[in-house]
Amino acid sequence: MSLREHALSLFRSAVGTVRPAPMLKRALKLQGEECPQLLVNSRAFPLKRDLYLVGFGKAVLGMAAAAEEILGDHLVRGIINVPLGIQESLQRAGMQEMLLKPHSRIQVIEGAKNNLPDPEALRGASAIQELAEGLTADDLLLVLISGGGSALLPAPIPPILLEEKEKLTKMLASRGAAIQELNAVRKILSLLKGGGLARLAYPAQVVSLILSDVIGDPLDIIASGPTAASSHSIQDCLQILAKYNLLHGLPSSVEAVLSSSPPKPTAAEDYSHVCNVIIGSNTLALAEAKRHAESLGYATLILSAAVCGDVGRVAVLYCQLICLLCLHLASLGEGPRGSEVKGNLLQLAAELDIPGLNMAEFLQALQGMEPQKPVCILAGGETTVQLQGTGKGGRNQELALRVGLGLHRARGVEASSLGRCDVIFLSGGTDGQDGPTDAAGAFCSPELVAEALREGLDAEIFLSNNDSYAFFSHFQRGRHLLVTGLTGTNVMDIQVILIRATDRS
Ligand SMILES: Nc1ncnc2c1ncn2[C@@H]1O[C@H](COP(=O)(O)OP(=O)(O)OP(=O)(O)O)[C@@H](O)[C@H]1O
Ligand SMILES: O=C(O)[C@H](O)CO
Repeated sequence: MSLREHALSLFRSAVGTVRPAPMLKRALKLQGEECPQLLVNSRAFPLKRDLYLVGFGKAVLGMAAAAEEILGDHLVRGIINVPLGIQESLQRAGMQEMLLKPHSRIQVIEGAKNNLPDPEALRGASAIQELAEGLTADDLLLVLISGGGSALLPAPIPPILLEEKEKLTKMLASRGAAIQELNAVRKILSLLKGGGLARLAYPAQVVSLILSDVIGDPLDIIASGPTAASSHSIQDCLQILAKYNLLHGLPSSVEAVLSSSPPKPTAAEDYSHVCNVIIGSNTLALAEAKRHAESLGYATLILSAAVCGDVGRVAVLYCQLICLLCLHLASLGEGPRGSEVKGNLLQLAAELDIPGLNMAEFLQALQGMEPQKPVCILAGGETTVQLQGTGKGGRNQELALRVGLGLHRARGVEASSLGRCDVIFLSGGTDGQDGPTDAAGAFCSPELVAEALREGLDAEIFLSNNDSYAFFSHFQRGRHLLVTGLTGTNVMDIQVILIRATDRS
């Protein structure tokens, strides 16, 4: 198998492990006939009670189908809110296993066109609210949550209107608010977000199974934490609105809610009837890819599952890392050039401030790797692209092209090391869709940009117009695009770097 085939296989194994069916089967089990119990990550919940299910998010249809299969007749009733058109898309893609069976006890409501709350999503949220409010101490509510859940569970606190809340969220997003900031505001203005759903379901036992699409897997931010204690106060919300210059000119309904909200969020003790479990995440996906890479014979390290920041700076980080790995394989890592590159990496890591990444420790681990083995570095997260052009692309294709360009430029300086290695870099969105394109991401190598130039394609020109998809589609007829189709899951993006020494020395 070529490096490229290996990279593709690693990406597929990472995504495969966080697909709804395997994920649910790992997390949720039924045990016992006489006194049945629901086992959630080994915690037991007796099923003397009636079992209900609600869910909201882009991956929830497949999660619900898998859950219903496990729960069988124990499930009394369910309601899920999923993106508009998802049933038809999955049907067309031949992904029957992600659809509910014809006589399912789970009602499906589709809404939130273009990932924005709309009257359909509001209708679904009201149905979920009604179900939760009607539960008793004898009931158990299973909640399925995935990314996109915020738009699919809109329940503005009266007198705020849906349009008013949508406009505010849109303005925050267009002014560059991060998902943590956006959802901190959403929580304060919503009945169901920020733990609201769990509070309404009390005294029923609530068990939430969560697929994380946020860096660091924060329970109270993913889908705006409808079953988690919120760590945000009204003061945080006001500060965020002030930061984005939105404090003045708020609709009077929003002002009314802000001024009547309790200053502090509900205390964590009030969620003792809730069990929140992350069942899928970028970290889990990377761990599976690592196992697979090791079985293929690679010395493997995970850089981080929280790589974030400007796509251009992240590309520089990956280029420097690849250069260092090539120096290592050429036994030049401890020389003056190696020290220089390590210094650059430490500086870049400090600048990007990637949560939880200790670059010094990572470099130490890298130094300890056997130089005879091919190397695999895995990473994940979500970069930011500041759109400047009018082209078509996505974060992953832009990142791959930028890494390709960086390696092309480095080839002159690093000929003695880069020239002696085969290198492949892959970046892909785990949902199978990178931006508004039909690709999940792209591959690149140090040779890519020079080869494209020979075909008359200048990567720099495409990048200046954020046109990475056009570049990859034209170059060698799309050979370097990563095309997987919709995967039915989403744990952000994944990067794979594979390097092995060649015999060209
Ligand atoms: N032409 C482009 N070039 C590069 N990136 C782009 C381009 N157009 C859109 N994007 C990026 O694509 C992202 C939106 O695409 P996408 O729907 O894959 O991500 P998302 O909104 O984070 O959803 P999800 O989390 O489900 O993947 C935005 O981050 C945006 O900056
Ligand atoms: O729904 C949301 O809020 C985002 O996808 C983050 O989870």
